Amino acid sequence: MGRGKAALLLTSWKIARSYWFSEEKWSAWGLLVTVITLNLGIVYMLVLINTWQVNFYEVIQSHNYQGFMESIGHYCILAACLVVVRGYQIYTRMMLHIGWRRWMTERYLSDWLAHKTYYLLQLSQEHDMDNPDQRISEDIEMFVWLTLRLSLDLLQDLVTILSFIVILWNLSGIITLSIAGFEIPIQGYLVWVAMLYAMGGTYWTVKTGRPLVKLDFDQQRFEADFRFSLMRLRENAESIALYGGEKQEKWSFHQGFGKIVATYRKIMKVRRSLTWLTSSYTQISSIFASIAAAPRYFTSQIHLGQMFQIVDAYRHVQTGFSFVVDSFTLLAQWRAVVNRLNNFLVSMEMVRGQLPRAYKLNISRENASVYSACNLQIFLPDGALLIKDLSLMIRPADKLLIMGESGCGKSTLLRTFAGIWPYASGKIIVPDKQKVMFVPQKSYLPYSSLREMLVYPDIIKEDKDKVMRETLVMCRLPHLTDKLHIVADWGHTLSLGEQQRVAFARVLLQKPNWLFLDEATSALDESTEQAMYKMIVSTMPNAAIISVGHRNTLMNYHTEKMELNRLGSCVVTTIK
Ligand SMILES: Nc1ncnc2c1ncn2[C@@H]1O[C@H](COP(=O)(O)OP(=O)(O)OP(=O)(O)O)[C@@H](O)[C@H]1O
Repeated sequence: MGRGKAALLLTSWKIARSYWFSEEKWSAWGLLVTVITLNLGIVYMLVLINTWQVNFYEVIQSHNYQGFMESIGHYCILAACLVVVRGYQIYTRMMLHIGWRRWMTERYLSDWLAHKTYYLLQLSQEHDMDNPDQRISEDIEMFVWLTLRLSLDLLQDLVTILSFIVILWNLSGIITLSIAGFEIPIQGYLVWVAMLYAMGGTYWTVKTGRPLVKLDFDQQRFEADFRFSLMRLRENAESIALYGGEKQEKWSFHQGFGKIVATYRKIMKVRRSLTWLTSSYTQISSIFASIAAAPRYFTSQIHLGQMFQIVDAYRHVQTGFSFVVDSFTLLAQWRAVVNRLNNFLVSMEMVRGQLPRAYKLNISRENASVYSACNLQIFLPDGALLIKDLSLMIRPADKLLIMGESGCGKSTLLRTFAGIWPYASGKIIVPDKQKVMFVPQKSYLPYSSLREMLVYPDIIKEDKDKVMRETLVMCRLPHLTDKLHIVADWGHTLSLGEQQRVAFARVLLQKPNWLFLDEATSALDESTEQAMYKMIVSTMPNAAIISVGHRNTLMNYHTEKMELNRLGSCVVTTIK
């Protein structure tokens, strides 16, 4: 085995191993053994049916009505058993499939969400994954399906081929070939002929169908790109409509779909040749087996029943072979899926493990009364220094305004305070058991009911509708009070100013001790901005408020101002 193949097997084992040694290992192994047993049971039933044919044709040939009826009865029992076993086989196999997929999906999801990995992956250009969502929804499904297909089905096919080869060997006897006066005895000639025929067919099928591997792969990629471009139109519908970008969008859809059509045309041609080949092969095989068995039949060494037995055995050997051949094309897909999943796992491990360690930012929750930062150095992902040596102490009820020109790092400073910006070093102490809340310029509004959205990221545990209505009125959103139970895509329906007021309603409902606002009033008029600030100060007098913003009016609601500059340093002054 080449090093590449060994590495592939090792990687796939790395991906699969965790499930087979997980807390669900007993049910997983139990199901696996059941499926293998049922698979072997199916092969056994097929062999029994194959052997049954001998007697069946014999009784027909000898006009034995009684024997004929008994043989039919015998067949009914065998067929019924085969049907039942096949049903249970598919059922248990699907059970194994969904159990494995569920476990892997839950594991990948938790890994992706743990320690804000989803965010770190997006930040890190080096480890940016193209579509983590696709890894979790499609690749895991493909991995499980292909692994089962390439192990369980392959095992069944190989056992089938082997069993029918044994039958053919026993029916072959010894035939003698006369070549140039030499008599050459050949044992098991039916096996050799079947193998040659199956291998010849296989060779031509593989040769003809080989281009399909790359074409199918390309087609999947083009389909995904096309889907993605459609999704982007939906997500940016308003912007595109305002720019009137339909022509450009249509052109790019046309390009994307054009690739799908072109690849499909190539696939059509290969499929046509492949169908010509495989259907000729199938047609020939039904008489080929009879021709191969003819020398023994016409010399009366075997009778009619055995002749049919040989034809049936040939069919199984050929079908088995064609499945084995199919597996080679599936292997390419499997390799791609294994690599993508491994890449995802490795990227998650790298961004989680390496980045924070390299930058050594120490964030601790301590029994302290102040929120403080000590010797904070903040960098960009490329290593450039953004903010240098910042030390800051925020006391309860402080009102601090952070200002500075666009791009100087104000939002990044808040991200660092929140502990989500990994490119930083220094120490941040967060007072223990106190609620900290960060409100960005555009808050996340999940697709949910308004009441669920208002308590996000908490989950509604009690009926707070009355308080929620009052809060909405306080936040100048009276028109939403009767929509608490309506489920909608609020991020698309509410105006930016309304979304910012909803964020304030969240603040009032959740009452944090430390509130960080990043341009959270940028879309509000001055009077509404004033109302929002006054309201939070009056309802949460002990809360510290740290705001980032550009407007001078914000100075009215803060007592201290921190001015960041492009050189990465800052000055704190008192606002009079
Ligand atoms: N994920 C990122 N990858 C690379 N650079 C980034 C990333 N996020 C921010 N930056 C860069 O960091 C710098 C500071 O950005 P930041 O958003 O903190 O600025 P800001 O002061 O809040 O700006 P504004 O006032 O315009 O909101 C910018 O030059 C920005 O391009």
